[in-house]
Amino acid sequence: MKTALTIAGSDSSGGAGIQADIKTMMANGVYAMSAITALTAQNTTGVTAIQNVTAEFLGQELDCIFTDIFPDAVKIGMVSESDRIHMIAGKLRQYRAKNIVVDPVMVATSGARLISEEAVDVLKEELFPLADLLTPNIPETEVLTGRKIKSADDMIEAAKQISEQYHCAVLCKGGHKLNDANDLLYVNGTYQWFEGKRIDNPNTHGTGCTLSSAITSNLAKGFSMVESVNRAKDYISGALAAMLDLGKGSGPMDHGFAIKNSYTEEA
Ligand SMILES: Nc1ncnc2c1ncn2[C@@H]1O[C@H](COP(=O)(O)OP(=O)(O)OP(=O)(O)O)[C@@H](O)[C@H]1O
Ligand SMILES: Cc1ncc(COP(=O)(O)O)c(N)n1
Repeated sequence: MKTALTIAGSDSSGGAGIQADIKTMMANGVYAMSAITALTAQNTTGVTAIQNVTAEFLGQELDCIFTDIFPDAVKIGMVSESDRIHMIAGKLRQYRAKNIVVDPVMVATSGARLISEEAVDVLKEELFPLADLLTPNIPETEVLTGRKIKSADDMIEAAKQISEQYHCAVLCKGGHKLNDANDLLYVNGTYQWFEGKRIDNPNTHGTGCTLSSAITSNLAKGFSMVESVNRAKDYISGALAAMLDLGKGSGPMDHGFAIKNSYTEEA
């Protein structure tokens, strides 16, 4: 069985972060492991508290994982503070981790800031150069390039700029703002659109985490970057279209929509 690691924050409500990542990886057929960067007290209406693990402890989690079950692909999500980012980058280099997907999580759908301002610079300097793929949404793309994104052409230009700067593929996600749910992949000097019909579902908590974990799972299984994004887009569209409706705010998706068997039957 292929294996994948998520390095991210825990979401107590189970819709985003580590919990979304593990559900997605399992649903996409890989063995999931986790190195938790922080605990968040969070639900569908917002984040009330964040408790970071120490950089030292995060390092110990990563040592345990890499010296035993080596991951075929790694996804990095929420990391709030600079010293934890240094630790992750050092371990990824030390163990020569492969198939690295970085989701530059900055602000939750609910509006809570999930990274300190100075840590954004460390993310750019330390983690981005190790990434095979970066998956910013539109507001994150604006922060990373210093450009306003108002059109599809702006997305192409911005993704190209980020890709050339960090020598990696870039998936600029249009889900939140522009047009339909069309995402742009810039890879090896060319771009490709992944078109998705906007699904009329207000429950989008954890969409970014889920998409990046699905891509990571597909990379672990040996699919190309383009095919990995294609399959992940299909998966997230299915998870949104399942129209799960839980919680008082922007609720989670049904990560298990494709898994139906005797164990999933209700009484
Ligand atoms: N209403 C929707 N219908 C269909 N696809 C959507 C919808 N909303 C988001 N998506 C898709 O979900 C994926 C994640 O995109 P999104 O822009 O929501 O990421 P994000 O902002 O990082 O997510 P998060 O909410 O976790 O911060 C993309 O493929 C996007 O196109
Ligand atoms: C621990 C954690 N990581 C990431 C997100 C972003 O996901 P979203 O923007 O969908 O809330 C989150 N809310 N919580």
